[in-house]
Amino acid sequence: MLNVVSSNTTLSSYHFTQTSNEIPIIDISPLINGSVYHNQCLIEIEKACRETGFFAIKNFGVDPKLYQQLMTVAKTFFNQSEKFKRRYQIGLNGRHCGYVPLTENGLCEDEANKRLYEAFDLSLDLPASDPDHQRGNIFYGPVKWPEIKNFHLTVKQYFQQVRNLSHILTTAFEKILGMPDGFMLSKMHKPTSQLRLIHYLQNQAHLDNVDINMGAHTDYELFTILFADKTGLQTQNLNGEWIDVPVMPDTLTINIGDMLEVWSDGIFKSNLHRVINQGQERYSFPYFASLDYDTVVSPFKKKQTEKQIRVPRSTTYQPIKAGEHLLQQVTRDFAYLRRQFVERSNSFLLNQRLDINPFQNTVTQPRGEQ
Ligand SMILES: O=C(O)CCC(=O)C(=O)O
Ligand SMILES: [Fe+2]
Repeated sequence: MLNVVSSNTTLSSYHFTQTSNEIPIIDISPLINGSVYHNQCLIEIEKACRETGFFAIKNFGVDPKLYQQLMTVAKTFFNQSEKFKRRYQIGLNGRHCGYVPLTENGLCEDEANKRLYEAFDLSLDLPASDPDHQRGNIFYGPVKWPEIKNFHLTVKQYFQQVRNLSHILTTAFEKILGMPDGFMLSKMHKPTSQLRLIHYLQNQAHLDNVDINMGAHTDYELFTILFADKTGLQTQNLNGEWIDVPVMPDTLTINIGDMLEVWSDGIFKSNLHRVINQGQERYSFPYFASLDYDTVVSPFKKKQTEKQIRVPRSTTYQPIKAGEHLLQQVTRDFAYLRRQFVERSNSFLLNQRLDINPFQNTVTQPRGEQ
């Protein structure tokens, strides 16, 4: 169990969690400035990870101006013609990066024929000589940046800052799980982390509509750092009921992904979430903090000294390669990747194990195109 802040420490200036519909708002400045409230902050994060797997953070150290700038370049890009956007279509040049068109409708039950979003997906921008790119690994290689003023500069800056933030959170998760310092960070040198710029289109649906726009799914990586400009995202509470994830000024949403659920042996919850269609135009920018492709993830056993709040959904997690799990999930989500498998056009893809899914007992649904 974590050490609690010693009794002679005053907590009067620490901003304790506010509860908002079971998703706490946690001031993480103690993690950034190393203050005496550090342990209290870890306790709050641990509780949220064991319950819904979702929490909001404030005072997280990313330049607030960047969100406005990101919004401006994203809007400018999505306002371009379909012809322009398709010049950057995902899958070109052997990279899982680029424009995900609106017309790629989902097949899954709760999303089929209802999907009203387009996206621009990107990950680490590496030279064409990168050996993993040369081998055909779609998560590595050059990004084809849209010719939109300030797009490259702004997105690159945000990617860097949100990546730094992901390292701070990773260190916190290591401490909570009793791992040696740097245990997970040392497996994040060349991560398959992705940033998505998602644009949900304005449409006729009403604000009280409960139709699904993005189908229910878990995230496939370690954890996700999400900025959204409007509500619409929902997750499940401890009773399995859908609850709204609030959008509040100057906060970001964090949710646990599949790899952190495995590493924590099911103590942390990679929870289902979905986006409902409320008719409003909406932008969201999730950053999926991930690991190096070949990282093998298996439960890190820490002596449990307290009763678990939530019963893990599976008591045995088989070791899983982080990159293969991600590849398996995005292959289910993206039609162009499934076509590549059928056409056998990429030998790298053919050599990956795509048959094992420790999450088969969950209702994971595609989050991309179909
Ligand atoms: O748009 C959102 O709020 C969430 C998006 C999401 O869950 C995802 O892309 O995995
Ligand atoms: Fe998600």
